[in-house]
Amino acid sequence: MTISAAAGNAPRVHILGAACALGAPHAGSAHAPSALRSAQLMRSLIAAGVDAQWVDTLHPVADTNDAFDMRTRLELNGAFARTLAKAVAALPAGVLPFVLGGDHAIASGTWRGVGRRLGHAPGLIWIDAHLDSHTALTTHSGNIHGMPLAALLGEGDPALAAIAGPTLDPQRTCVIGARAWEAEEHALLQRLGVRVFAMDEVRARGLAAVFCDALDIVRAGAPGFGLSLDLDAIEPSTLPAVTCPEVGGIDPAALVAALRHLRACEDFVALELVEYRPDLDPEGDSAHWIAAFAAAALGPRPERCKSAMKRAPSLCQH
Ligand SMILES: NC(=[NH2+])NCCC[C@H](N)C(=O)O
Repeated sequence: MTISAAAGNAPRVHILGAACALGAPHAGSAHAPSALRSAQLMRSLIAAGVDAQWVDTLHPVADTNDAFDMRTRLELNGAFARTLAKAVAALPAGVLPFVLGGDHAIASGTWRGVGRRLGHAPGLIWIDAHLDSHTALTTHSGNIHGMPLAALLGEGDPALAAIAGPTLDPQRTCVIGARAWEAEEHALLQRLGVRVFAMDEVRARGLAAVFCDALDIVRAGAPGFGLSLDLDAIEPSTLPAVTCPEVGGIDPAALVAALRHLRACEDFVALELVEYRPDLDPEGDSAHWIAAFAAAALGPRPERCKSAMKRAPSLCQH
């Protein structure tokens, strides 16, 4: 389906569905791409003036992680991530990939693919209730969706960590909204020097100020950054349809406001959104927020921002 709005200078957004929940303890998020495609997401993107095309939806070879041992889980998730990385890398130059999971394990493919497009590692804002920075040796749950950030940073089993493409630079990587982690993954990010804006700090300073700092981190040093949004970062009383809800999350309206600043960033190169569970969203309330996040981030760049607003100054007045 190609959707063309009278989009003026809108970026051309290419949507890739990643219908894989092999990293999660529940298969529900595998159905997110098909549910969102037929829900209000595409209509909201049109209304926001986004020139978007749904390119493809990728499926894994297996559709359950039941009864697989760790080696098999790593190989199956790694195989899917490799396919996804290749698909992202193969999108035409100049388009903005929007990858819709699936669970967060898919990220180990998405951002290697984005790095292959750029020719170097992208900066990355990782919005999440969790740190997703375990390896197969430190995981408590055994779930691969608790590992992708470590893998992208080059840590852990090669099935996930050695997917073709540049390894993330910890100095240009940050996490926003974390409030539930195990000691080993926190220690790993500390050792690597990844900045974690935990939920306490978001509450104390406000999301806008934290987001501004995050932009400074990921935009330093090299051109090109992306954003990976795990929906469990949001307060679950307003966005409950996720696999691993954690109380005390980000206010979704504040997130919409922050994401709108991405429109002013010419170096914003890719968006990923993961962990939506349509089976937990009978009224479509969570899907409504997803559409609002996507439209906020991907809407047309304001004319006045063409070159002058490299720093999104309205966000950075703290
Ligand atoms: N993508 C996610 N929802 N990750 C949750 C991870 C939770 C926990 N730290 C684990 O490793 O199992």
